[in-house]
Amino acid sequence: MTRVLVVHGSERGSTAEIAGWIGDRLRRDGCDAEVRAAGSVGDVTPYDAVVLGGALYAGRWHRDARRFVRRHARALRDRPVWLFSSGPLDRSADDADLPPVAHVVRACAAVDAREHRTFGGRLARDARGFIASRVAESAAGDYRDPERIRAWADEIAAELAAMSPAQGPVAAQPRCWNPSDGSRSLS
Ligand SMILES: Cc1cc2nc3c(=O)[nH]c(=O)nc-3n(C[C@H](O)[C@H](O)[C@H](O)COP(=O)(O)O)c2cc1C
Repeated sequence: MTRVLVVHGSERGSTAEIAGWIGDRLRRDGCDAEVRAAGSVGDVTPYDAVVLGGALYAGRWHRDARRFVRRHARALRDRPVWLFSSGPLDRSADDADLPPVAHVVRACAAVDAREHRTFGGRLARDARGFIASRVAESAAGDYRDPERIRAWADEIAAELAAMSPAQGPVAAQPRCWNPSDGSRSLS
């Protein structure tokens, strides 16, 4: 079964929850998905593919996501990688494909990412911290769209299934996809 690491840099938990939704959906789609905090991962080589997400703060990706890319860039280049950002505290991420911020563009290049998505964020009305509480006064809310996020996970699973017969480490374990009849394994 294709082993997928879903990893997140999250300050207040909402990006971690998005990673959990993606992991659940990938498992439903037949992958062996593991969800971890970026800072807790020492080695990505046991995984066939990686999905990495970071919360946006002041126009920057969460530091744990940035560090993860720096530490594992070489291994990440050797496997398919998808990146996401979560942040906008409005519906803008649902209305258009928001481009990655500048250093996420660099991260995309560093790991040769297959794709990047921006999803809406969440901020609690009672968010702690001087600046966060000020932001919350005008922008608190949950702007994540779970169905859009799960649909993206379906796309990732389909891409993994399609590449399984032919390429690299994923090719060695083409169990998301049954080459004889094209069906997807849900086990
Ligand atoms: C102080 C502060 C700064 C933020 N800056 C940005 C930003 O630059 N861009 C953005 O899209 N969202 C920004 N956000 C929204 C967060 O990215 C959003 O709340 C996100 O869901 C937080 O993820 P987390 O719960 O995983 O930490 C900011 C939020 C706070 C509190």
